[in-house]
Order: sequence, then structure tokens, then C-alpha cells
Amino acid sequence: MVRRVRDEHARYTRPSKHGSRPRTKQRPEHADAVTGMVVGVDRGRYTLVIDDGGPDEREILAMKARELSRTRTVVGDRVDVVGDTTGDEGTLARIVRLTDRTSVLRRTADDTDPYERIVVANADQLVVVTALAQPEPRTGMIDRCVVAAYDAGMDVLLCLTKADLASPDRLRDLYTPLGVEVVVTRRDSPDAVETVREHLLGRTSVLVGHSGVGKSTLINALVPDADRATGVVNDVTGRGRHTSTSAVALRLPVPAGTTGRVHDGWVIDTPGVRSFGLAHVEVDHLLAAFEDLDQVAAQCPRGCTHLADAPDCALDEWAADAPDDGTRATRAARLASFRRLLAARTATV
Ligand SMILES: Nc1nc2c(ncn2[C@@H]2O[C@H](COP(=O)(O)OP(=O)(O)OP(=O)(O)O)[C@@H](O)[C@H]2O)c(=O)[nH]1
Ligand SMILES: [Zn+2]
Repeated sequence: MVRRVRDEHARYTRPSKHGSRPRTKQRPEHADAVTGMVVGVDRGRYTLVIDDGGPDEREILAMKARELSRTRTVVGDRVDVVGDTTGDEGTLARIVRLTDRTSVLRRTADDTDPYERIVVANADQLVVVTALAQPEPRTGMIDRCVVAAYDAGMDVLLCLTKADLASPDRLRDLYTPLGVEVVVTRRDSPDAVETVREHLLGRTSVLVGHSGVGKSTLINALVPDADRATGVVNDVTGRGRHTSTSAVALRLPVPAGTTGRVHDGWVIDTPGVRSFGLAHVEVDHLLAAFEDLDQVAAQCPRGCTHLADAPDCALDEWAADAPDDGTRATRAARLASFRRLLAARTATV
């Protein structure tokens, strides 16, 4: 009850300078806080975008209030900030609250390391950038990305680059049964870049990929002023973009000639992420990404691993009992793909 009294006090004696907030909305403290999205993190300094897409949109620099010092805050997080939120040069606002996350992309350093790192919050799509050649694609790596994304409740877009060097057919066949969308690009094809953009518009996408796959080439084509967009952080810290290993959110421009209000989207580059350890992933989370298999697996014996050697796994019966040859082939491919992902959880990279 004491707390409730204090809430009332906060609401009535320190009204928001922005006027009337609905009184039903509980704003216990910091009634004048504004909400921003974290677009960059560098040594305890957070770059936030305030009023995203609105008339007063601006970037500001902020640090965490002491009471949040143990709360991990990452790119994509929505936070409440107080203090000087003008974004004027030399100002530093204060983050006082982290709002609930819709998704959390995690990784562990390796599969036996129980220490989880949060890579990005609130993203809805993982874009796995893989070259068709130079370097050769590694399906083990792609599988691990798919597992990490599905565990986080995110969709996966497999972006196959360097199509001028090799065919995408094998990888497309391998990943389509997993519900993964596939796009194919090549440096000399502006059309291909626009196809990728269509998959990213209106969404928050995290791009991952090994060194040399053409991820920077792709991001520069999608976001031509990417360097400038990250410049705010660099001006303050004096550090160059290329030395940064932390994630950065870049606003995706709408295609030229678009009229009306179109939601653009965010592209989050993750220069430091080279692999996904998966020690944190639970089988049930992974299974939940496969609605059809999940339903069937409800009939499995208790504690079923659903792996190929699992006795009486209901998934085997489901694949074998298909009504026709076509369905049988589709189910078999999907089950084999799912089992490959299950195995990827424990495989060494
Ligand atoms: N043949 C071919 N080469 C490409 C294509 N896209 C990019 N490359 C080349 O691949 C090399 C790596 O491209 P980057 O964009 O720097 O790759 P990255 O994934 O950002 O790699 P890091 O910068 O190391 O993280 C460069 O020499 C590019 O010119 C493509 O479509 N076809
Ligand atoms: Zn089973």
C-alpha cells in the first residue's frame, strides 16, 4: 500500500510536461520519461532513437541509472529515459526503465558454456547471410543460426550471396522444408537487393554472417548512408566504425519513389557474432517452431528425444503413415531437417 501512495504522489505532483497521460496507465515513477529504442551500445553509452518515425525523431546519448546497472541492455531494447532528452551536443540522458521484450536472441560462447549472452532484443527476423562460394557455405553454421532464431521465436531469412559464382539450388532444397525463406543475391544485381529489401520492410531484422560472405556489401546496398547512421556514436567516442564489434541498428530506407506512409524497418548488423553456441536451447522451444511436428510429438512417450534412434517416437509413424507418396516425401524431408537441427544443438562447431 505504501508503494501505491507513492505512485499517486508521483502522478499528481510531477505531471508530465507533455500534458495528459491516461491516468489508468500506471506510471509509478519518472512520469516525465520518454521511450526510446537502443540503436547502439559503446562502453556504457547508449545511442537511442526517440520518437521513432514521428515529427520529433532524434538520436540521443544516454547512460543507465545506477539502479539498472545489473540489467543487461542491448540493441533493440525499448527503454524509458529522463533528464536532458533533447539530443543536443554534450547532453547525456538517463535510462531509468527497460520495457518488456517481445523477443531475445541469445547465444552461448560454446555449447558447454552455461553463460548466456543476449545479442539483440525485440527483433522478429534473423537474416543468415551465406556465400554460395568463397567462402564455401557451411550448413552446420546455418543450422545453428536457425536453431537460435527459432528458439527466440524469430523467423529466418536465408540470404544466399555471390550467386554469380555458384547455384543456390542445393541450399534452397535443404532449407525450404524448415520453413526458412530463401533469397538469392549477387553484387551486380540491384533487383536482387530490392528483393531482399522487400523481405525486410516493416520488420526488425538481425543480420549474421561469417567474414567475407558479402554482408557489408549487402548492407551498404540496402542502407547507403550506413556509415553516417553509425557516425553519432563514433563522433562521441572517437572510435572508427570498423573497430566496433557490437551490434548497430540501421534504419532501412523505403524504396525510391514510394509515396505515402510506409513503415521502413530496422536492420541490425552484428559484426561480433561469428557463431551461435546453443547450450541454452530447450528441445520444446525448438519443436514449437514446427507446428505440425509439435502436434504429433504430443503423442510421444514421456522424455522422448525425438532423435532418429528414439524408440516409439511418434514422428516416425507420422512420416511413414502419409496418405500419398508426395506427402510422405515432404514429411520425411521435414522430419530429417528437424532432426538435423536437434543434432546441431549438441554438435561441435
Ligand atoms: N563474386 C562476388 N563477390 C562478392 C559479392 N558480394 C561481395 N563480394 C566480395 O566478397 C568479399 C567480401 O565482401 P564483404 O562485403 O566485405 O564481406 P563481409 O561479409 O562484410 O566480410 P567482413 O567485412 O570480413 O565482415 C569482397 O571482396 C566483395 O567484393 C558477389 O555477389 N559476388
Ligand atoms: Zn518423439
